[in-house]
Amino acid sequence: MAPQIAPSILSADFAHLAEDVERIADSADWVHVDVMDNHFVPNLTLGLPVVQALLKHSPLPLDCHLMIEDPDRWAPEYAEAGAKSVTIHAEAAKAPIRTLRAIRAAGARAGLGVNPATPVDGFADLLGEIDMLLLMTVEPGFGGQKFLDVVLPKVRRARELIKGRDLPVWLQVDGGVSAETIERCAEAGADVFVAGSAVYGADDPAEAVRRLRGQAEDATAKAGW
Ligand SMILES: O=C(CO)[C@@H](O)[C@H](O)COP(=O)(O)O
Repeated sequence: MAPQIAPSILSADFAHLAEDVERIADSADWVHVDVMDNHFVPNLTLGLPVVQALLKHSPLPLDCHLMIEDPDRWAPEYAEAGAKSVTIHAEAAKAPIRTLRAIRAAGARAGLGVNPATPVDGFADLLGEIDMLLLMTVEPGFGGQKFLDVVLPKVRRARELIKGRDLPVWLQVDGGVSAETIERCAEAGADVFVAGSAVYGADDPAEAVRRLRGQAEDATAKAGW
């Protein structure tokens, strides 16, 4: 799949979310929405009411990343509200298969997220249940952190697992993705790139997205995935 860019609105202006989404509407593929509950991660951001409000204004589909303690309870509601992709964390879900199926049944793509220290091999049997695997490349909770190179072998391993089973599962990297790191992620096999500070910290967010996409395309072509 051609690389896709999903700017994270965690680095946008929360008082002007609709305008900040509009700024990347012509260059990005998704709007990545970080839902944090101050339990699964030590930060509190936004929830379903804000997502419902944003859905009315966003020209791009919403990619909701639930960093919450009880995704089984909430994930289907995000899908039913109209989010086109909903990711739950493997470390938090108590009934991941039921929840992933409920997300799909509500018409959204189902994502499974894993933290930097969580191995992916244990989830190989779940690949048929998901549309996207999200690999955190920082410890979840905050934007603007330094990319963890230590996760790159896992990105490659995940791509090999997906390729080996010939499944149409997207591989998303999230955290510290920037002009300095995106090529390494693409070379390792990632094809969906979340970038917060690298997009919204730039003077021209749309141009930042275009540059990231160009870098990812070149690196993907070189790697031959
Ligand atoms: O989920 C998270 C953080 O937990 C990410 O989506 C960050 O919001 C990405 O921000 P940058 O690392 O790109 O600044």
